[in-house]
Order: sequence, then structure tokens, then C-alpha cells
Amino acid sequence: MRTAYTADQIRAAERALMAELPHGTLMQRAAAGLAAACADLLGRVYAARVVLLVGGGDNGGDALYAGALLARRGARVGAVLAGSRTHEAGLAAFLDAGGRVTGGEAIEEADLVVDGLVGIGATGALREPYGALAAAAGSAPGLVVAVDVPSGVDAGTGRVEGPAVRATLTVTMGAYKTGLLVDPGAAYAGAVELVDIGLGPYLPEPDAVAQEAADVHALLPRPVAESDKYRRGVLGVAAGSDLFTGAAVLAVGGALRAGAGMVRYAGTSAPVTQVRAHWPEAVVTLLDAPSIEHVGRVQAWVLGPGLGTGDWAHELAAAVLASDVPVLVDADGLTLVARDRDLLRRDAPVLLTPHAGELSRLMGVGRDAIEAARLEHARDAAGELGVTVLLKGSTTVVADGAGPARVNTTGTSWLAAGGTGDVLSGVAGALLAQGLGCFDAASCAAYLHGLAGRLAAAGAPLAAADVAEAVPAAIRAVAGRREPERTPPGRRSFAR
Ligand SMILES: NC(=O)C1=CN([C@@H]2O[C@H](COP(=O)(O)OP(=O)(O)OC[C@H]3O[C@@H](n4cnc5c(N)ncnc54)[C@H](OP(=O)(O)O)[C@@H]3O)[C@@H](O)[C@H]2O)[C@@H](O)CC1
Ligand SMILES: Nc1ncnc2c1ncn2[C@@H]1O[C@H](COP(=O)(O)OP(=O)(O)O)[C@@H](O)[C@H]1O
Ligand SMILES: [K+]
Repeated sequence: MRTAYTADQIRAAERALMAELPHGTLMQRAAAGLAAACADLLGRVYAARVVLLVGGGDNGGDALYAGALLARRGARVGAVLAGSRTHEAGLAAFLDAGGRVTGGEAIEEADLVVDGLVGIGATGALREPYGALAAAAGSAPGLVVAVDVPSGVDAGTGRVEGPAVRATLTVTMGAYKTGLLVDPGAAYAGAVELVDIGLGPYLPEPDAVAQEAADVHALLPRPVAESDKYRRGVLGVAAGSDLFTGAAVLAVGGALRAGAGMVRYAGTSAPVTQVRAHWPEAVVTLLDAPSIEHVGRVQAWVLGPGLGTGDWAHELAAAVLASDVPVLVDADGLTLVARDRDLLRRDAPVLLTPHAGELSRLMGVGRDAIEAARLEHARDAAGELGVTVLLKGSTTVVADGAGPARVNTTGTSWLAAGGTGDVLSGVAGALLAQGLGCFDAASCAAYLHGLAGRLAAAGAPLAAADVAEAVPAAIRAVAGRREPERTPPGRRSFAR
């Protein structure tokens, strides 16, 4: 499990640690880690052209000390001093090592730009000249390493309110910041490398966590000798309609691949025909009324993909939500719930799986505002509705109102394709039926779905059915602790 923190949490931990160490120790540790990461990335330090963007705070100090270390190894290092003040000791060390002060035009010629404009001390959008320098770094031809956090990205939330540095690599000090895990910030951070400065014992409960393969493996149910199909978990799927048959096929497919002992599908004649044709394994009930009376016992339901939003769908949703088992509500189910929140008045658990547009309708908040602060809005919705929320998108986040949120880092933008969300519903539903709680089912499903997406895509377009097909391979990969890496080998970093 990788843990991430807000800027306030990091600052408090740093204060506590600093009180026990000689002045400047932490910055020396940070600068040494930063210089090593830059050297790694450059390959050859001698004669490399390095430009430091130096802000007025300690983030600039980190950059200057690291620049001094690189200069001593033969790099030609220039510093653009952007603040009204500059870290004095850092500048002295830098100049002493042979570094020189330069203008912003040097960015264009640099092999490596080090962004030390602002770190966790920043507030709001970047002011000038920081904004222009951040933009210039973004369009620079060379490599870009951000110190602690890309300047312009809010460390705690990942918000980006103006110009921001787009980094090849972010070298972050002491602990991951939540804003490095969640888009849009995560997209600006590139690969993220952690420098240990000894903060560990001083850190509180994290703000967010990112599961790793071993965490998911430990949670996934496995059949044992006494298992039978009923005891493994039976999932009910109320999805699809005469207009949208594919959603039913994809949700059932995701569920069958994710270990449900049995899947009971309930729907009208067109999706029933399709589900029967695609999945002889599913037990199918043709509904002649919006009721689940004749469907048989299940341990959880998936409700909503392609269901429609008319009276019939509303009555079926009410019937499913009146059951006493966990219900995952997705897609059209979310539209029904947005119209009639009373549907959510139930004792058994509810997992909602909206994308930003669906959450926008549900909560009456603009879609852009949700995209800008995904974690915050998922948390608010979970708290207000008393449910678990899995918010889909470029970063999928899971919140249940209490404790650290979970952020999924396995996805790929190839998953932005019609129907992949229906597969996710099936996978998460199958995990619910197997007895996982909403929070674990949602985060494990997001992890497996993201990994299945990567395996299915392998650098080329995928169709949603391919993702369902790849779910068993994702489960095997998690068991073997193998994950496809997308960051340079040897780095201790998030693969995005
Ligand atoms: N503490 C520690 O133990 C360790 C800390 N470490 C490092 O220190 C960093 C935190 O340093 P920090 O607290 O000095 O803040 P920092 O991020 O440099 O920003 C402050 C400067 O930014 C400016 N500024 C603010 N907002 C702005 C805006 N919107 N647009 C433009 N400017 C803006 C602000 O200007 P002012 O408002 O004062 O005019 C001020 O000059 C941390 O991220 C890590 O890298 C490591 O060495 C490990 C040990
Ligand atoms: N840019 C992206 N990067 C990674 N994953 C994405 C991206 N865009 C969408 N996804 C994922 O693809 C799936 C799309 O689901 P959804 O929006 O419900 O589509 P549909 O309704 O067509 O099934 C979600 O799992 C989401 O997290
Ligand atoms: K920075």
C-alpha cells in the first residue's frame, strides 16, 4: 500500500522531525536524493546542460543544493532566480560549486530543467514570473524534473488552476502527496520517485492510499475445497434494455470473469436473448414485470447499466434496492437515483460507480469542478449520501466517507472506450457477491479493471469485451506480483 498525504500533514511531520535534527539536515537529504535522480535520468552528468528554476522558498533551496552537487560532477548548471528572495545558503553553495545565475532563455538549450519554483508552500495559481517559467519548462525540449511537486499543481488535491510544470519525473520528499496520485496533478507529475528523508515515524494516518498488487491479492476471495457455486457468491445483474443490450452482455461478462460462483441475469427479451447467446454460463430470468420476485437468491446486485430511465426501470430499481443485499448502482441506475434519492434509503450497503458527469447530476455540482477535485467530490458524495463512491475517470478514486480514500494507479487511457464501465460494474459486483465490503470490492475492481485494460490494450485500442476477457490474466498477475511497468526500470515510483 502506498500512502499519500496533504501538504499540511507533511509540514507537521517535517516540523516534528526537524526539531530533532541539526538545522538543514532535511534539505541536504532532499537535495542528495534529487541530485541522484537527476543524474540517473541524465545518464551522463559531465558537461550536461542543467537549468534550475529557483523560487523564493525551500523548494528553491532543494534545487540549488542539488544543482551544486551536479555542478561538482561536471554539469554546466545555470539557475534562474525567480523569487523576490532566494535561499541564501543554497545560493552560496551553488555559486561555490561553479554554478552561475542565468536568464529564462537558457531553458530552451537545457538537457534537463529542474523545477524548484514552489513545492508544498504554494497557494493558488502561480504568479508571474513563475507562471511563464512553468509554461516554458513545459514546452522545453529537454527532460524536466519537478522538485517535490510540479509547480502549479496543488500538492494536497492535484488541482491545477493555471500554468503548471509538466514533468518527466517528480522527485518527492519524505512521502507521496495526494496531488501526485490524482489527476489532473498526477498527469503533470510524470513518474514519481520518493526520497526517504526519515519522515516515516512522524506521519499520521494517510489522506489517501494506492493499493499495490499484494494488497489486492490479499483481499481477493479464492475458492477452497468446500466451495460450491452458491457459497462462492451469486450475483444478480439488472441491466440492459431492448434499446441497450450490450451493457447487459458486458456487465455479465465482467462478473463471470471476476470469480462469481454464479451470475443471475434478469431483463427483458432483447437483452435476455443476447446474454443467453454470449454467456451460456449465466442463469437468465426473462422479466415480464419490473420485479425480482422470480430471480432467485443472490448475495449482491449490479443495477443500472443500459437499463433505461423510464417507469419500468424505476420500478425495477426500487425492487432491487428494496432487497437486503449490497447493491452496486451504475449508469442509468444513477440517473434514477439522482431523480429519486429516496431509492437509496436502505440498510444494506450501496456502492455508486459514477463518472464525473453522473456524479455531477447526482450532486448538482458542475462536471468541471468534479474533474478538478475528484477526491474531494467523491468524499463529499459518499458522506452526504451515506454510500461508497467509486468515481471513474482518468484517475479512479474510491471514498466511503471515513478514513483514507483509495486511488487507483493501474488504469490506462485506452480504457476511455464505450462499455468498459459496464465491465467494471460486473467485476465489482462479483467481488461484492463474494463477500467483500463495498470499499474493498470497489478498489480491487478498479485495480483489476485498470490492469486488465493495460493487458488488453498492450499499446493499441481495445474493445470493452477485451477488458472482461483480460480480467483473469489481471488476477493471475496480481497473484504473481507481476505488473506491467511503465516507468524507467530501477525507479521506486508509481507506474501510471
Ligand atoms: N520543511 C522541510 O523540512 C523541508 C522542505 N523541503 C522543501 O521545501 C518545500 C517547501 O518550502 P517552503 O515552505 O519554503 O515553500 P515553497 O514550496 O518553496 O513555496 C514558498 C515560496 O513560494 C512562493 N509562492 C507561494 N505561492 C506562490 C504562487 N502561487 N505563485 C508564485 N509564488 C508563490 C512564496 O512567495 P511569497 O508568497 O513568500 O512571496 C515563497 O517564496 C518543499 O516542497 C520541499 O521542496 C525539503 O527540503 C525537505 C525538508
Ligand atoms: N482517460 C482515462 N484514463 C484511464 N481510464 C479511463 C479514462 N477514461 C475513462 N476511463 C475508464 O474507463 C471506464 C469508462 O467507464 P464509463 O464512463 O462508465 O463508460 P461506459 O458507460 O461506456 O461503460 C471507467 O472505468 C473509467 O475509469
Ligand atoms: K516544484
